Amino acid sequence: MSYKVKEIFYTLQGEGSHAGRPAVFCRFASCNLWTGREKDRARAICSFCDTDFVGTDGPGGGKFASAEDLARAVEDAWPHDGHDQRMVVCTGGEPLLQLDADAVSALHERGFYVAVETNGTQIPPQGLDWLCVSPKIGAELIVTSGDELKLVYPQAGGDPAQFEHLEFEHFRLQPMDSPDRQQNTAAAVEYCLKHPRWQLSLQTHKYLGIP
Ligand SMILES: C[S@@+](CC[C@H](N)C(=O)[O-])C[C@H]1O[C@@H](n2cnc3c(N)ncnc32)[C@H](O)[C@@H]1O
Ligand SMILES: Nc1nc2[nH]cc(C(=O)O)c2c(=O)[nH]1
Ligand code: SF4
Ligand SMILES: [Mg+2]
Repeated sequence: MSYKVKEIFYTLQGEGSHAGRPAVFCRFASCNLWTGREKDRARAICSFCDTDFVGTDGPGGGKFASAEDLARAVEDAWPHDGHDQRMVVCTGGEPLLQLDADAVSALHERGFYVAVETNGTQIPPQGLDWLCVSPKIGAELIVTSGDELKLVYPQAGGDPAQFEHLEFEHFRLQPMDSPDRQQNTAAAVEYCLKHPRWQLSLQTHKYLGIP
């Protein structure tokens, strides 16, 4: 298996339960819910995406011919000696179009805790340490269990209650970033206060001005 990766970079996990934890981000190219081209955004299944995942031209990006090569590139982005606290967040684009058990094993061999951010439409490989599923209204959700369900809020037709029966440890609402971010954040805060099963996930990296 070869892998197409937009970018690989080291920063703090900005979102969800691991917010604040240093991690290498491996952003896989391509998504099944949007081409990534602005001209297609309005008719995409997922039309609010905040990410450029097209191509392999970002910092540390490229085409990796094997799981070993990919894991080596991730390791090169971890700026410390030793295996302590190593974490990689596999995201995209949709990482589960490409991330397979070989890649997870190769990352484990280098001491990484392997987290994934997925839209929940693809079967995850074995062996993941952390699975964060972010459902998209209009796309079939086939991943119905995991560590964290992180719903971008609000989404038309996306009542959080419809996800509460699923098998996740953590349920989080993440305000949709858009020109309405402030109102969306206020609405998410209000929802969490009324429904304490749900906790707020802020995109803290955007407030901090880091990648
Ligand atoms: C860019 S996506 C990549 C991973 C995967 N395709 C997914 O959708 O989960 C990473 C995270 O950003 C969230 N996200 C994307 N656009 C957003 C926006 N405009 N506001 C808030 N969160 C957003 C996604 O829901 C997901 O949790
Ligand atoms: N700092 C930081 N944290 C993140 N958590 C999830 C991200 C993503 O794009 O998947 C992301 C991201 O792009 N940057
Ligand atoms: S599913 Fe994820 S990567 Fe794909 S368009 Fe939506 S937010 Fe972006
Ligand atoms: Mg992001």
